[in-house]
Amino acid sequence: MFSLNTTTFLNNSLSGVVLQQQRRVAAPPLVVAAAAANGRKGGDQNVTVLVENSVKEIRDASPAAVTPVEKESKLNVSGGVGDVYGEDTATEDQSITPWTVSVASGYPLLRDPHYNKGLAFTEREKDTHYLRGLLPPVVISQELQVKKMMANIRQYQVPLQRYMAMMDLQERNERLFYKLLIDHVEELLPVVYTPTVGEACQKYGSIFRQPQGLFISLKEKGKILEVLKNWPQKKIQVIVVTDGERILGLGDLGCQGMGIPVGKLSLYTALGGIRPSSCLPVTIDVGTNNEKLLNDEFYIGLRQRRATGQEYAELIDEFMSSVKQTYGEKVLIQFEDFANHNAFDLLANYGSTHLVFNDDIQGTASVVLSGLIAAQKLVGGTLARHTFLFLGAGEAGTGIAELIALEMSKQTGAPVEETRKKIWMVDSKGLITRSRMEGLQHFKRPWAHEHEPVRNLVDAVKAIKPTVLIGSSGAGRTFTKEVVEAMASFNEKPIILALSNPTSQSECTAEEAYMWSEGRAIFASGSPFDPVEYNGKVYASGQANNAYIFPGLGLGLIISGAIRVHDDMLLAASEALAAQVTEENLEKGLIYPPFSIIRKISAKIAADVAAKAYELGLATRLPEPENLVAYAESCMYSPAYRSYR
Ligand SMILES: NC(=O)C1=CN([C@@H]2O[C@H](COP(=O)(O)OP(=O)(O)OC[C@H]3O[C@@H](n4cnc5c(N)ncnc54)[C@H](OP(=O)(O)O)[C@@H]3O)[C@@H](O)[C@H]2O)C=CC1
Ligand SMILES: CC(=O)C(=O)O
Ligand SMILES: [Mg+2]
Repeated sequence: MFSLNTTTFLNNSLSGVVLQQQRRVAAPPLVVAAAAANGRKGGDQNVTVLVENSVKEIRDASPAAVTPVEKESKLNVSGGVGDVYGEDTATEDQSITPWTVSVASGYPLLRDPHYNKGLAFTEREKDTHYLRGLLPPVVISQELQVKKMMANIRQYQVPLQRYMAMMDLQERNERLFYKLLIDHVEELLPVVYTPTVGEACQKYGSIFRQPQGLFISLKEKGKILEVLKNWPQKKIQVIVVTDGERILGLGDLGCQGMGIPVGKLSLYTALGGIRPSSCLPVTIDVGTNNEKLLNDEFYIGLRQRRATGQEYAELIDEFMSSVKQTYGEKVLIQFEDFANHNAFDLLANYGSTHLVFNDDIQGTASVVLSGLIAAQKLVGGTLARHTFLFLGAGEAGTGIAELIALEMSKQTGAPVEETRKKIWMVDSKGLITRSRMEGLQHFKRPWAHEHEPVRNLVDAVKAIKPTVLIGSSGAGRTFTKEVVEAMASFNEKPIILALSNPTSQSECTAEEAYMWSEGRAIFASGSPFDPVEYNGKVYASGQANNAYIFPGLGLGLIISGAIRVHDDMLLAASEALAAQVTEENLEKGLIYPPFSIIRKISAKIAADVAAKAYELGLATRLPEPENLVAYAESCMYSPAYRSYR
């Protein structure tokens, strides 16, 4: 289903390199700034400063503010790392150029989230950057700032208050925000991501303070190129875009879906090490069919019903071509939380012309396959011995099903048409069978097998007797006691995945899964659940969420200069993630590794995805680095403060 033609990729790949090189040659040379511009003027003047850090870090600054200095400068670091973020990786690799960075000084510096360090400015920096008197006398470390912020955040009992505190921090001191998120990822992921981001989107209009991404509405039709130019950062490598029509399992939230691209991109940085300034959150606003929002005085989007058909397609098409024109063909565009009547078409329409990836279809598939691969160590045997039943036959469900079928086909040598027969689906009308074929959406058709009609899930479970039950319906509490008990009646260790987000939409809770299966279920969920105690034993459960995959996948695409996403990369990502599950994890019943080591995991995923890109001839960054894991790690953004001198 996701497969694309490799020859086309290769041709595109080659022409991509040529185009990049031509553009580079034609580009005007950058102005060389004097490194010794320190102390030039005071007040709110810009001051050119040398920043002690690696080249890739320094390029974190907006390119407009970055100017090269002589090669022998102290800033010259060895190793082919900075080129990852360079415009033309192939040519810059040989001689990495050091840079100076022009940042504001004085009061504007304290108001610039990219450079602000709050109370961590040193005495020297206070002098050189005209900060004396603007800050209290104390100088504290970033570690102490983290400690203080965590203590503050923990005081909030309401999750949305924690979310807002984190967003405020991101807008005030970006590096501290990422330091917090990276150092306390397991605690803060539920704050900036699911489940809390769901509530944040529902109330986005009321809590809106600052724009955190680009809003492209029907009003911008014909002007999207100019709109992209308004975004302050120019070197974008990853865009997450939504039209807000299927936000988590919460439905159409229109323009307020912006919380999702913002959240996903903060994970790209925190979990995958993509620098923040390379990330662009976008919401395409074509209206909303959500009456509640249309009548909400605080709603921030277009107050009209959704545009569809040609009007919708034209806006998307203008966006896609403007993005390519502005950022080149290697910018990764992640489609997120589109409704399925658009999502599959967007992937099909742009999959062969742009570097696109649908997280809900492909990222979810990859993370679930990974969990199933790991689960084999607990249940024994191979994937092919299983029978799968899904509740929900949309993007997530059919995307996962297709990747499982592909993997089973690879493992057994059987054609994918055969392996699909082991996978069954229930949608809102019941079991998908051949007798329903006529009215079925195209993405459900491969799953219509011969069977008498079955109206509901519990009857389907009893009839099909699956070994794996996957919830991808967006409908909360649909794995009832009867359903889980039925699974446990014919499986020693039933595999039950309740993928729907946020927590309110989860098909069952961890407690229900363990209690109703008498502690025998292998359970994971899309949103996190606390460990559960049952019969004197504590059961932890994993988080089957695409957040394990997309940050590493994106990093792998970027470091290899990939120009297309291929199914084999998703399979490689699944294997890489599954390989990180330890015996210790498995003993606790966990089929995913902890998020606390996510950066290490992302580096491994990135390396394997990049290796696959090279193998498939889809990589444009040449030569291929010898040690891809080390290379991926070296490219990751660090939130540590840089020293301005
Ligand atoms: N954990 C993770 O990483 C991810 C989780 N998800 C979650 O998965 C859920 C679904 O997302 P997605 O696949 O994109 O959504 P879609 O809208 O594409 O699909 C939803 C499917 O569920 C079916 N459905 C809805 N309600 C019921 C019900 N009561 N009984 C049976 N079937 C039902 C729909 O049936 P019909 O077709 O008949 O309308 C449809 O087939 C969301 O909650 C989302 O948050 C998504 C991506 C990643
Ligand atoms: C996790 C995710 O992408 C979703 O629930 O839509
Ligand atoms: Mg999603």
